[in-house]
Amino acid sequence: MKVTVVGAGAVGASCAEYIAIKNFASEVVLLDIKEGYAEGKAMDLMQTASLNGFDTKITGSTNDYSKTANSDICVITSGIPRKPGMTREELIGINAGIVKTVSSSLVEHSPNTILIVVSNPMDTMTYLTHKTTDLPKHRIIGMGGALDSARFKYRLAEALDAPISDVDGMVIGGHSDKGMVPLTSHATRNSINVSEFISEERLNQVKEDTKVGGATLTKLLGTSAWYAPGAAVSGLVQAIACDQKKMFPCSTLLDGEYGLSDLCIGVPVILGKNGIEKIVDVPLSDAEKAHLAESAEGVKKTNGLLEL
Ligand SMILES: NC(=O)C1=CN([C@@H]2O[C@H](COP(=O)(O)OP(=O)(O)OC[C@H]3O[C@@H](n4cnc5c(N)ncnc54)[C@H](O)[C@@H]3O)[C@@H](O)[C@H]2O)C=CC1
Ligand SMILES: O=C([O-])CC(=O)C(=O)O
Repeated sequence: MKVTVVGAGAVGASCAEYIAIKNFASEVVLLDIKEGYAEGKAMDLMQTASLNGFDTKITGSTNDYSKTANSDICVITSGIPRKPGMTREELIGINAGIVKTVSSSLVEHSPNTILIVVSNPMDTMTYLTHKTTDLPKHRIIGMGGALDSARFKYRLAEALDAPISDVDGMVIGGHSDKGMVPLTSHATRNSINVSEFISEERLNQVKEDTKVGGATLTKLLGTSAWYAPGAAVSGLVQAIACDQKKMFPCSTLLDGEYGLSDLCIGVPVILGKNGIEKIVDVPLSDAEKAHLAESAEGVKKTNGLLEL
């Protein structure tokens, strides 16, 4: 199993580290445009192998895509992150050009690959990847919902004063400050709906804190987060590499599902060796349906800024 991660910055390196530590891939190639950067990160990570007990071989490359040839899975994290006060959508001007070049170079060298798009604004970059490459829709996956759901669970556990392993929940919709739709109607503690344990007001606070999860960290860190994003990507990569048939909310091209078409947005999917093997239709409350429709409007507006 060969995995390429483009962008050896904060998210790319974290993602490579988690993939290696989980020890299911034979090879991870890190590629970056900055001279020597990916090679340096790869060497540093390889020097953790004996300490962390993994055998995955990590190599680095400065923009040489021949090193990525025949990758089973490629992850795109290249691009600029936001600074405090910015929205993800403001990154489109620079990141669209980067994602376009990177996705075509990857597919040129790995025509059978599955692409995971991380660069922001992620839903629009996932849509752009469809427009740029000829890959079938089950082989292009946007990562956002897996991270947003992890943050939702963190906030739920905090509000319930419960261990995180007791709670479950999922966030669908656009990966943006306003577009995320935390599915409170389905959130549980040990199979009991969380509304049995906390007030509607507290649950609304959880929802709002989840939606601005990325912005909150960006304000604290001065740049956006990387540990949870890297871990979330590694979860998707593992589900595909190990054919786990796990369910994650991922950004995928919709064609009528959830009443939406011609956009990529987060919905629950089953991930296995073929990439997105199924889009799962879950019942939503009226408020969640309305929120998802509004979120889709926002994503389409951002897609409209693309020069296609
Ligand atoms: N979808 C999600 O849930 C998340 C998305 N992100 C996004 O991921 C992206 C990366 O974030 P960070 O790693 O924090 O940024 P970073 O600045 O630490 O790393 C980005 C790397 O991309 C490289 N790069 C730029 N252009 C390139 C090109 N044409 N080819 C190869 N490499 C290139 C840079 O040299 C840099 O090393 C940002 O757009 C950020 O908004 C970050 C966290 C979560
Ligand atoms: O907040 C950002 O800009 C990066 C990101 O997508 C996240 O951490 O959710």
